[in-house]
Amino acid sequence: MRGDAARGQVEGFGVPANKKPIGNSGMYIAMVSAECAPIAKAGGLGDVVHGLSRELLALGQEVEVFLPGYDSLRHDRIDGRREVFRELRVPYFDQWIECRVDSGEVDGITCFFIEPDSPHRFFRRGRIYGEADDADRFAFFCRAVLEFMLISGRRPDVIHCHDWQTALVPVLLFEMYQRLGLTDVRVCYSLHNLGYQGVVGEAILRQVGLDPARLMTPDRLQDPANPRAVNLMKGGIVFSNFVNTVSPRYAWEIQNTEQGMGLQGVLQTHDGKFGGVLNGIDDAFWNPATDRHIPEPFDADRLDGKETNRRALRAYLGLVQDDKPIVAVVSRLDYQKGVHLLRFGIAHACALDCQLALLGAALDPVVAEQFRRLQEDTEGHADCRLVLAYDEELSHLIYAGADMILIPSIYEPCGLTQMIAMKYGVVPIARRVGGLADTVFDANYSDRPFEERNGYLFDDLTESALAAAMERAIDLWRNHPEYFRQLQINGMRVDRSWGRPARQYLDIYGHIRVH
Ligand SMILES: Nc1ncnc2c1ncn2[C@@H]1O[C@H](COP(=O)(O)OP(=O)(O)O[C@H]2O[C@H](CO)[C@@H](O)[C@H](O)[C@H]2O)[C@@H](O)[C@H]1O
Repeated sequence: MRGDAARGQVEGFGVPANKKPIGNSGMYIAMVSAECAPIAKAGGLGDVVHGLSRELLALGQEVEVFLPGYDSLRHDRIDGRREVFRELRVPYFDQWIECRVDSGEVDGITCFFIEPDSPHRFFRRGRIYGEADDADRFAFFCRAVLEFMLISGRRPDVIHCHDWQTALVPVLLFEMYQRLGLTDVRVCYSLHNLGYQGVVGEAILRQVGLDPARLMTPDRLQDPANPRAVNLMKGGIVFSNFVNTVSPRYAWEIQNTEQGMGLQGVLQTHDGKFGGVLNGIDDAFWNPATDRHIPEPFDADRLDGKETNRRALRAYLGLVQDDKPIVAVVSRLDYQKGVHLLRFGIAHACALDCQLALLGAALDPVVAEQFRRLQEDTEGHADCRLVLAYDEELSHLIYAGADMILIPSIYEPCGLTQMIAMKYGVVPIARRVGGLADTVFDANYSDRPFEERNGYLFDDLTESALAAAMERAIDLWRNHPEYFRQLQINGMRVDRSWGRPARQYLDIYGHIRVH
């Protein structure tokens, strides 16, 4: 059965030519991910897969993105979707599940959508995450992607996997699929969030056809805290050819502090193949000079254009038109983001006579309830509005209209919010952790030259530390508007595009590929 490509292949569906290498040019990269913006996005991971893929394409690489065929995909953003493969038989315990594979273009990127046809309805849940069987769903996806590559003749130079959901790809590749034919394929594995490692029972290994007796050892997939559990992210780290996280500072933190959440030792063992690559943002989508979601374009030389957007934001949210600083929050409402400090920051901004605009969505029911109550309490308030939803379009208007943004994260691998905000002339008030520490430089206390200072930082996870940083920012806005404006311009002028990070990834791919 295996290798019988003709069985399921739909006519006219080909394999990309593996262009021959000149230096690092002309590689074939397969991105395997649970998210890709804008069609399947729950947070920053989706942005990274989309932005990096587009930049790699622009640099002349062959890129294909492999995703689960969720029923919640934004179908309106996929061009030319069509079935390319049917009856892909993917082993599942001692049976198999038949999948269909569709392809389509998303902003010029070729994507493949794997759709299992089984009573489990793995990807027909109306959302990406938050299901009791998430580990089972994504483990199946990992095996299905490799099976599809094998049978459809795809031989990427590098598979680039992301986070715990796709961590079994390198394990399956090196334990099984290299011998079956994916011989020269290498893996780069990116860690976007150590708060979710995929710690589950060992049945997950049997599900995908791996042998627990062989893999449940301290140097392989055994969880460092619970010897009876599998740690999928650890498996991804151990089995990949290169591992990176999404900022240099977070790379240091997870090897050397509690931020490693139990994986410090594994990351130290694999130090020789580990590094940090700071994310970029896609400046075709996050650019105030060309953004079609905002009423008035602006840039660092035309900052006055922000005023129209401030007015539009107030009007949209029903805030009173009053010349007060607008403090924003755009965030997943998750423990990681410092939800207790966010709640304090909302109250404190109002107490300091600012306006407050929050856009946030919570998966956790307890956190969702806390914010729903806060929303109720602030209903009808002239200066405060909480929108508890995921709303991409509104996020653009908030970035365009706000003056400051609160980011009191407990940990932050990179953080795109502060980078997008700064592009739109919003001054971040952020905790000095992870990628926030790599990108935000304090107006008063940084050792950087003034032209590089762009925000406010605090260290302690306390209300008083956040309050002090907010008060410094608001004081500057009120009493020294010309300096505040300079901070905004400093943040806007930095090149945060994917050009540099994409070249760093190309170096990594070039380093690990088989020459
Ligand atoms: N309610 C809402 N409505 C609309 N848009 C919303 C929204 N809530 C959040 N967003 C958007 O989602 C993205 C959030 O990106 P972040 O990088 O800040 O966080 P996230 O924790 O999801 O990502 C993880 O992965 C990324 C990528 O590596 C790391 O930068 C980060 O540190 C890590 O935690 C931004 O584009 C933001 O505008």
